[in-house]
Amino acid sequence: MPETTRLFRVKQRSCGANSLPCILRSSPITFVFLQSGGALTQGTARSAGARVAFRLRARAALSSLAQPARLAWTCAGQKQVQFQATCSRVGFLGRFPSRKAISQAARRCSRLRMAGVSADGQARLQSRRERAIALLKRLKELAVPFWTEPSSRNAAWRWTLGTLALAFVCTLYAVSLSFIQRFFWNALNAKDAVKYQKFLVLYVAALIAGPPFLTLFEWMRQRTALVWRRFLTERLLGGYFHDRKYYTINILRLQNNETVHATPATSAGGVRVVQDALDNVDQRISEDIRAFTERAVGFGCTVVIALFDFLLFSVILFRIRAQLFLLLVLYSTIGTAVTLWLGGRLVHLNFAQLRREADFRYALVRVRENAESIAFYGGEEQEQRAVSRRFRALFDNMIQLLRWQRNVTFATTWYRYLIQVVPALVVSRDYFSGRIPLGALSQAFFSYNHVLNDLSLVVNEFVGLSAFAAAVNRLYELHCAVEPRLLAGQRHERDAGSQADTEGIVTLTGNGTAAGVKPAALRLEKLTIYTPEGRRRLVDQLDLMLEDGARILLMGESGVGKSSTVRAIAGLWKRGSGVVYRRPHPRNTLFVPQRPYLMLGTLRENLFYPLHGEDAANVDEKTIRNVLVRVNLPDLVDRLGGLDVEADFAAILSLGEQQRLAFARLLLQPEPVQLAILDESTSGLDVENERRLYELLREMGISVLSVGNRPTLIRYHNQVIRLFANGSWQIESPSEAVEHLLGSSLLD
Ligand SMILES: Nc1ncnc2c1ncn2[C@@H]1O[C@H](COP(=O)(O)OP(=O)(O)OP(=O)(O)O)[C@@H](O)[C@H]1O
Repeated sequence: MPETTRLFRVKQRSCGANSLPCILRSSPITFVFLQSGGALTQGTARSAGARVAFRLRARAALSSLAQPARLAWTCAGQKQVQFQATCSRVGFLGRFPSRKAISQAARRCSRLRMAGVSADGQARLQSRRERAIALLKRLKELAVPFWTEPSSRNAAWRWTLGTLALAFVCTLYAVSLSFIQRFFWNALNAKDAVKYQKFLVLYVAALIAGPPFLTLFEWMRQRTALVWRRFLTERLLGGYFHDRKYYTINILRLQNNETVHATPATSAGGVRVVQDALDNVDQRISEDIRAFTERAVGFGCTVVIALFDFLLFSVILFRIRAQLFLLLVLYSTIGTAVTLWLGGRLVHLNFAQLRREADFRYALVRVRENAESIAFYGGEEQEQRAVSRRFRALFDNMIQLLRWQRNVTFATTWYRYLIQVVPALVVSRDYFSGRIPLGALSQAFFSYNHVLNDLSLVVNEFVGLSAFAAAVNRLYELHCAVEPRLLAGQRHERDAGSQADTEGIVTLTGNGTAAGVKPAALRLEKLTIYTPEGRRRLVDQLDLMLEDGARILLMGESGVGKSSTVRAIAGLWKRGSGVVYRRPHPRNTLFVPQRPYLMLGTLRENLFYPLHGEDAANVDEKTIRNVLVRVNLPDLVDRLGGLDVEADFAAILSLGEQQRLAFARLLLQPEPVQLAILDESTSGLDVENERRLYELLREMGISVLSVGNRPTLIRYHNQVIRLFANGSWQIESPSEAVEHLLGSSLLD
């Protein structure tokens, strides 16, 4: 059953057999009754015969229930989420859905299907009102901090008030123009040449004086959006890199602060697998924030101007012809309601479009990043198919989007055009009867159009507003994933020296942790590790003590959990229990993965990574060259054209060279490394280079925990811990580990 399936608690008494027929009537649905994490019974009701058979089975299963069961049901394929979402709303009532609720759910499901709404996470079936309220709440949560947080408050108010002041000036300018035009036309009508000249000069002066304000306003609007974008980007980036959220989101696909559905394994860490994992964070940070801030400022200004404009011009229009004003209010209310009704789908479609565009781009980025592997495999056809598939998804959604935009535009264009004849019909009569002069007629037209535009804000901007709403939803998801506890003054484990996690595996680091604990570089106490989603227990109650200067090797079959143990020691994986004591301060501990990370930058920056560029710049070249000689990369600097030349080193260095470079990092850290945790860090090296590097570690007295299965590694370690597939483990001496290897190869 898919992770995303929504589950509902069903009490035996409330799940009467008479509920079943109506579920079964509502088109093919797969539904599952679950108890204690296992499927009790399940079936797909397609044909009438199947429905009857399932009904009987389900009835029998339900009648034997002693405890509450959970019921999940889904429509086939991509319609799944939509229907579940419907169900979740029903489930929210906290009881088994009624006959009416289920048939409503089925109807909504098929309506959505017809509208082409896909399974993208947004397809939550709420009422329009609920959706609108939720959207406003999200908008508020995203927007308000810009004006309230001390770091941005001053700049935010300065730019906002400046923009508003200019918006006001621009509106006043439009009003003045309308009066100048009015007097100008009146003079023309009265054939008063002197007055005409006077107003012509005034008109030209106004036309010269106005545009700089309009330009300044436009500039200020964009500057405000940019300042806001910087604030939001820094804030979300801060959250993204805080507490390794980037890892949690991208690798573990977990979201903190949410609770697990209670299966025995998953309850350990108090976190839940994200139902619809956060996609394309990069796009949300780079693109969605830009779109959000620009549109928000744009709409904000439009609303404020419309408000000023409306106040000023409605007075003018009301004075010329009150009925015209009232007619406009009525017309625009109806127009807005129709547009909202017609355009409801656009928000979902825009949301899906953003996601699919990002998916498509990501597929292309992956091809770029893995060009060599793909070329070796000759996987072009497969890759092209995969990329094209994503493009097709984007294309299909875009077709739906364009279709709905077209429908909305039909309505909005008619709306704008049809109403234009009204002032001609109403006010021209006054003009012909001599009740108003020509200037007043012209001003009535002018004011009429202004008021019409102000009242038609939603109609005119609807297509853009729906895209804006999609950006708000996407950003809000990111905000929720990275923001919790961000500003609570928590410090990163690296800085803290010592920190205990309240849930799952506890990691204690630094000297502060030595109290009451026998001194050792690394100590694991009853460490039990689960995979992130909590389904598999990889390691059970592992005890390990790595004395200062000692070296331990972690061995075991592929997939038993060796790297996962390293992840738990590093504090990346928390699910499970037990304690990890790492005595050296995080600054004196280095983790070296199998494929070292090489940043886009200079060789110097890469050699000192993760140290800051300026600190690295102070180390003289001779020292660096000496270190490179020690790790057997004597000619690297010359070969790459110098220490300060930028390159994509991950693409141009062999795996073995990258691994030696990682060891050079170990020697170049400003704080001496006391504990090195090496995850197959010499797998790309020949035996001689491997020996050389391990000798270096021994000479420097660094405590080492290595992960690897290469027999050559055993001799560099004092002890071997062997992990087994069932989570158990055993300690072996190096000679026992060799015997173990010999034994298994003899058996082969
Ligand atoms: N992010 C993840 N989410 C879920 N399961 C994972 C994740 N990462 C690893 N696993 C699973 O955890 C198990 C242990 O993985 P691990 O990388 O620790 O194995 P290993 O012993 O280091 O294997 P190898 O020697 O092949 O590198 C594997 O079955 C793997 O599929």
